[in-house]
Amino acid sequence: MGLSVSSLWGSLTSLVAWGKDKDVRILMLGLDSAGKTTILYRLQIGEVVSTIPTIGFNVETVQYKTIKFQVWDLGGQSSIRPYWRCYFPNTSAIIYVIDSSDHARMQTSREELLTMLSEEELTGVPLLVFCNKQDVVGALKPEEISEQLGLAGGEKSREWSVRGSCALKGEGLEEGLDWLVNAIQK
Ligand SMILES: Nc1nc2c(ncn2[C@@H]2O[C@H](COP(=O)(O)OP(=O)(O)OP(=O)(O)O)[C@@H](O)[C@H]2O)c(=O)[nH]1
Ligand SMILES: [Mg+2]
Repeated sequence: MGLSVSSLWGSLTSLVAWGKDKDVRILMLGLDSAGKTTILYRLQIGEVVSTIPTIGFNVETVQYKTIKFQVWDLGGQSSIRPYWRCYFPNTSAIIYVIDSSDHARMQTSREELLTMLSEEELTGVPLLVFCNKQDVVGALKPEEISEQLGLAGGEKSREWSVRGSCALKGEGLEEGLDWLVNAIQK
């Protein structure tokens, strides 16, 4: 009896330890050229890297405060978007990146976002929208983009937040991650 209790205790403690070490899997999606890869490396190494369009994906471990994120940055070109769904299982949170200066493709970006959110595998998964490139003259403000996305009307089944960012200067990224950590822990 003593032995089985101690082995049970052993399994329980290793299970808890596993939970602590487990990476939090985050998907970063958005149209091509929105700034996803720039954000990924800004978060990981704190620098702006020179990027080329992502064909496929980049995946990196990002240590943020006490949490280790495994961030999957998927290419956003239209030919690659159908493959996003292959990465949906076991997602803890979604970061959706929008180029706030790309007025012409705002509706396309909205449609891709809503299509993604309707996927069953992502039900209830918290969503952080980065309205990136806030430094560009004429960029839409996060409040304007939020209104265009229309999440306030329909998204009741998940935590979501629409925020401004500038990956080049690193602005807004930490605040966004703070929000995301809270949302994941809820
Ligand atoms: N002005 C400005 N440019 C940015 C910002 N973030 C990224 N960029 C630029 O936007 C371009 C595209 O950035 P990427 O990070 O490669 O875009 P992506 O979303 O990964 O694109 P795909 O891999 O094709 O899906 C690059 O020239 C970046 O330097 C920003 O906040 N402001
Ligand atoms: Mg990229």
